[in-house]
Amino acid sequence: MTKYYLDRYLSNQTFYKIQSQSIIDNPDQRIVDDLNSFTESALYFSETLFSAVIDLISFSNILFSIYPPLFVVLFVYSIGGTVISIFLGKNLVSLNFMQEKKEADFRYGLVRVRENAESIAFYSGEANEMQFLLQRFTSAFKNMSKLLICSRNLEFFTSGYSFLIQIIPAAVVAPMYFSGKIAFGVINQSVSAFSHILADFSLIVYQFETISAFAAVIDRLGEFDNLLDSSNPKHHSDPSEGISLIYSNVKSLPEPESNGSIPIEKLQKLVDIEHLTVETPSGTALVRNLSLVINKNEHLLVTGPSGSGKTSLLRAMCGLWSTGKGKIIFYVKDVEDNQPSISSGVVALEVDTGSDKYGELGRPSNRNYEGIFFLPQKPYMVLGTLRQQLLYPTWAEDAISTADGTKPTGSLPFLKQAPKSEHTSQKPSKPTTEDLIQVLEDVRLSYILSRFSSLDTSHEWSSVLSLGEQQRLAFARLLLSKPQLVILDESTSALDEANEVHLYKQIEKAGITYISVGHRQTLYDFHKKNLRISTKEPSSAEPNWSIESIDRETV
Ligand SMILES: Nc1ncnc2c1ncn2[C@@H]1O[C@H](COP(=O)(O)OP(=O)(O)OP(=O)(O)O)[C@@H](O)[C@H]1O
Repeated sequence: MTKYYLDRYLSNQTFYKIQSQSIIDNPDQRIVDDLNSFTESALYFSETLFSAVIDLISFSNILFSIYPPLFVVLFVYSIGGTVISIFLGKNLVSLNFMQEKKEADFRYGLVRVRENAESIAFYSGEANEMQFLLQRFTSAFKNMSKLLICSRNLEFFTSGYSFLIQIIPAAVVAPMYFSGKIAFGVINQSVSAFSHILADFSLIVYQFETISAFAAVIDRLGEFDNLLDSSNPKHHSDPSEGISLIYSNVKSLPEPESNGSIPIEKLQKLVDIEHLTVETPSGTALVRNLSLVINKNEHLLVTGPSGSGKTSLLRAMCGLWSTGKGKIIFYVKDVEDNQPSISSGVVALEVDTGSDKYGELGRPSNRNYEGIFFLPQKPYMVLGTLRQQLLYPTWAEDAISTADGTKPTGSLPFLKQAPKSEHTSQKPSKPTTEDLIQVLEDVRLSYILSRFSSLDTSHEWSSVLSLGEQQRLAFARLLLSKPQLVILDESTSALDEANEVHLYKQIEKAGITYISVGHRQTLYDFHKKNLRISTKEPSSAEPNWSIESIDRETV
C-alpha cells in the first residue's frame, strides 16, 4: 500500500500541487502513520469480527437451551448500550481526525527547524521558534484534553455496562431456581453464556474508541486518495483547458527545399510559444499574450522586476502551472533517430501528442529524457552520496541500499522497480566514475573530492557545501545529462562573476541552448536575445513584454 500511494503521490507532480497550493495537510503523515494504522486496525477488526461470530454460534445454543427469553433481554440491553455509546462518543471521530492533524503539524514544525537550522541560528530565532512550536503543541494538547474527556465519559458508561452483565442473567433466571425448575449451577452457566454473547453483540460499545480512531484514519486516507485520483490526467474533464504543453517529436530532418537547402528555422527550432498568458493559481495574469520562438543556440535571457512573473513563465514551461491559456511546443529529438543525415531523405517534422507516448496531456513522465533540463532557483541536494548527487535526476543507483549501507536480501515485491517503459529506455547511458571526476573538474569542484575522500561518502550536502558550490554541482548534473535545452532560474546567483563566466562557457561548449532568468548585468554577455517582462495593470489586456536582440559588442 505504501508503494501504491508513493507512486501516485510522486506522479503528475501531485506532491508539488499539494505543497504549493496547500490542498491537504501533512501528506507524509498520511503515507506513514495513517497507512500503518489503517492496515493494523483493518486486520484487528477482521480478527475480532471472526472470533465474535464463532463465539456467538457456540454460546447461542447453550443460552437458548437454558431460557429463551434471555435472548430478548440481551437484544434490548445491547441495542440500548450501543445507542448510548454512540451518543456519548459521537465527537470522537472528528477529535481523532484533528489530533492526527495537529500532531503532524507539530512534528512538521520540528522538521522545519532541523531543515533550516543554519538560517534560524543566524537569525537567533530560537525564542520565536519555541513560541511557534509551543503554539502547535498547545493546540495538539488542547485537542487531546477534549479527546480524553470524551473517552472518559465513554469509559464510565462502558464499565457500568460490563458490570451489569453479571447481575442481569442471574436476576432473570432466579425465579426459575426458587421455583425449583433449574439447578443452582445453571445460574452460573447462564451468566457465562450471556456475557459471551453480549460481548459479541456489544462490539460497538466495547470498541467504540478504536472504531472512531479507525474512522478518522479512513477519513484522512479517503481525502488523500480522492486528491491523488483527481490529479490523474485521466480524470480531467477537459484536457484542452489551460496552457497546453506539447512535446513535438522531431523524427528526422525536414525535407530539403528545391535547391537542396533546409530552411534554417525548421532545422533549429527548439521552442515555440504561441499566445501564452500565464496566470497564478489564484487567477492573476502575470505574462500576457506572449509569442516567441527559440532556436538552437539562440540563448534567451528573461529579465524584469521582482514579482513580474519570470519564474512563473518557467513554471508554465515545465508544466508545473497550467493556469492561463496558450501553447508551448518543445521540439524534442527522438533518441533512436538522433543522428539523422540529410541524405536519409526521410521527411517532415512529426508532432507527436499521442496518448500512447506522452499521456493524454502530451507530457512525458520525465522531461530530462526529452533533452530538456531545468535548474531551479534553490539548489536541491538529495540525501545520499556525492555520486548520487551528480547522477540526479537522470540516473539512480541500481541497488536500493538500506540505511546502514547493506543491500537488502530477499525478494520483497515493493523493492522491485517497475519494468522500464519504452520511454525510460531513452535515458542517456550512465556516466562512469571517470566521467563524474571529469565533470567535477569542469565545474571547478574537484577539490571537494579530496575533502570528502571519495564519490561514495554520504553527507548532509546542503549543509556541508556552500550555496555557490551547490549551484556548481547543479551545473555538473546538467553537463552530465547533455540536454538540448536548459532552463536556468537564477542558477548562478550565488556565484562570483569568474565562475559564472566559466560555467556559461562550459554549457555553451557542450552545445546546450539555454534560457536564463536573472537580474545581473553580466548575464547579457552570454545571451543573444532578451525577453523583458514588465509589471502592468492586472486588468490591462495589452502584452506586458518586449523582446530585443543583445549585441555582444555593445554590452
Ligand atoms: N502559488 C502561488 N499562488 C499565487 N501567487 C503566486 C504563487 N507563486 C507566486 N505567486 C505570485 O506570482 C508573482 C510572480 O512570481 P514569480 O516567482 O514568477 O516572480 P519573479 O519575477 O520570478 O520574481 P523574482 O525576480 O523576485 O524571483 C508574484 O507576485 C508572486 O507573489
